[in-house]
Amino acid sequence: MKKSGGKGKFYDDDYDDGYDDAYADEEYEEEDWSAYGAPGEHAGASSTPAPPAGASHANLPPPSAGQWRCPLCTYDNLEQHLACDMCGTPRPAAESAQEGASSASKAPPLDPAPFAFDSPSPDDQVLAARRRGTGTAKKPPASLNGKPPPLQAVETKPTPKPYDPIRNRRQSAPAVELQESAAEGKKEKRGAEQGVRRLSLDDQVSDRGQGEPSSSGRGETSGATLPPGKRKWQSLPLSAYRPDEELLAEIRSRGGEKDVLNLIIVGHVDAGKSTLMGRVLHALGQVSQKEMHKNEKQSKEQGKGSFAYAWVLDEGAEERARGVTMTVAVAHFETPQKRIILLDAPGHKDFVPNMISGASQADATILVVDATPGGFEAGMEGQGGQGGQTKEHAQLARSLGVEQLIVAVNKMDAIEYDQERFTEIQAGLVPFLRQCGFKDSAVRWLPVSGLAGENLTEPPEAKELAAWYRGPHLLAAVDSFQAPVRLVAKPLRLVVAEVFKTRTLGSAAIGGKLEGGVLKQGSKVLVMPAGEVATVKGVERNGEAVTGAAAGDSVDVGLSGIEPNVLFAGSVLCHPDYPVPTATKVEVRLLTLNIVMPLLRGASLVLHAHSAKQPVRISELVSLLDPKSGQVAKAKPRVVTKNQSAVVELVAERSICLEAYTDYRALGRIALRDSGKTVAVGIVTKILET
Ligand SMILES: Nc1nc2c(ncn2[C@@H]2O[C@H](COP(=O)(O)OP(=O)(O)OP(=O)(O)O)[C@@H](O)[C@H]2O)c(=O)[nH]1
Repeated sequence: MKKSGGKGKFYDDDYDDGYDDAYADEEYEEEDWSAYGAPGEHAGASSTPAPPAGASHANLPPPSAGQWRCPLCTYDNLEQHLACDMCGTPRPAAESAQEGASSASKAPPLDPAPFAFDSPSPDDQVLAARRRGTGTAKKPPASLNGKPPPLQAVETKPTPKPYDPIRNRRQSAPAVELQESAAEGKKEKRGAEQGVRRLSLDDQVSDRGQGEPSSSGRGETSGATLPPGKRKWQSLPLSAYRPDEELLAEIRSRGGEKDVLNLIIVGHVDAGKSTLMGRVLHALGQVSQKEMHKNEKQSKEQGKGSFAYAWVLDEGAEERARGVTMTVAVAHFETPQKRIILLDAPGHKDFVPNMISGASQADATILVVDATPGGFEAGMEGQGGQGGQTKEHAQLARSLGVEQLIVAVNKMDAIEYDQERFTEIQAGLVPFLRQCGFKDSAVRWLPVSGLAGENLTEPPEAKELAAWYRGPHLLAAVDSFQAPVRLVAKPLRLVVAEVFKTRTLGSAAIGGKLEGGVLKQGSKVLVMPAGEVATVKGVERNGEAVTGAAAGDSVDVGLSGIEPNVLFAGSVLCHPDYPVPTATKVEVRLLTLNIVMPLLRGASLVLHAHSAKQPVRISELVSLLDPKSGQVAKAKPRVVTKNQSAVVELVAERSICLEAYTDYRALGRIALRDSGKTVAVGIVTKILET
């Protein structure tokens, strides 16, 4: 059966298909968590200027104790060092162990002294040093001709029939910022509290509908460029697009079919997300008794009996051993009026990039908060007051386009369904959700217990809860979510979330969500940024073959006429006459979060957009905006500090599939991260270079 697997593992242990399940690609190689040591293990390095050409962590000598400057990236700041493109990449366990010798205790304090910005800042100096050392920057393998690194197709086993909806697919986000945990202890000292004013960018863009003529720079004939030597794809004006009426009619004739809703479960680590949804799936009959017994037995054997329901979704061996969700699990269930595609996101801060990839596909969110004493507070404040993932996830979900929210106040059984605590949590979170841009009317509050199965698919049975709660149960609340308007009449955009092979779909199969247009068997599609045309060999929805799919659908697609190694998470399948821009330079409108270090021109960040992730540099600070009016408050600012609205230009190391927000919202929303923290969220206003 098709099954999620954590690290490079897609199927159940007891199903031997004989396939090799390892990723082969270096950049996207699945990581071994155990290879990363305790906080501070990266600390220490020799004072080295620019690193030698071809240097990498693999061939550098271990840093000597007591000194502090990475010889590879030249950062003297542990967080930046850990998060940079070169050093932030996974390293072999042996190397990590070697460096472990210079322990956290030897690292200098990370608290930066206040900086007056009257001379080149430490960031400026480091960036300048970095620029001098560009010869060592991580490059794509030579064999790729400068193309983005592909995700090697993963051997998988044939899709089972009939499809078991709970045989979830694990979405394989490109990389996980595991190194963040190593810096955790130090970050706490900064005392940086996550928080923003108002994160809704919708208010600041024009009221123009998506796809209406825009000054986005996507332009009437802007087209999309490809790596050197490749054909340049020109786009016809989006307004000229006429959908395939026959296919549209067929899709509309699905008639009685339920609306599809992509639903992501987010929240702070251990809030009980997997348990909650495992319990819902079990109650809906999506998990067999046999499997539940197996989970109960095995979780008890491992001393983790309380995780039996969570194991319905947390199927990877490492996830189970650690009791932590690491990747996004996908499951399906139905409510009376909806077909739900459930995305269970990891809560641990190390896996926020995976959460972003899932949230970018979501139409609605369940934010799970832990009602127990200290549990809710941890999700709000995080360790050392840096801000927990309750806040970060809510911010990200909203900034990635999610408008409808259920706040599931979980573990109510542990506090005897105390209404006062429920109200206290509500009062604590409402102001923040408003700041994020959630409208009160779009937020529902439910007291639940995943473990006890209270208020999930039936009205509460617990007397203490039934005594005061009058609202809907979780399933009814999910059923009442509005299905968003789908861009079926626009050119195709299918964002690739994962690449695999199956017997039915062949060796170049992808899973992803249609953000625009329609797709059918036999369609020619352009795969970007590879710039190669392929033919749709087959389409499967929920594991069943279908003739076509439309915007909003999450599907698996088999492609012919293309090598699987040009496909990767973040690729986009599009209409050959209307290619998605493959941008190398964009203008974005940002809202910074409660950052400690201001954003400077030249700063290196990691851009997340849909399922893509790409190192970028701020090439220009264009203007600061008045947060209320959106008008320019200051042109060419020197810095952008916390909680500011700004227009900046970003240059990407490699081309990335992006759209102006006004054209395709799902491809025009971004998050910027640095040192393992989200520093800004924003929208693409112009594609400047392709
Ligand atoms: N008392 C009580 N404990 C719960 C409840 N839900 C979950 N737990 C416990 O909380 C712990 C974490 O549960 P998970 O479901 O793995 O939490 P999670 O949010 O999915 O964790 P990550 O995905 O790793 O962030 C487990 O020990 C669960 O048994 C609940 O409703 N009541």
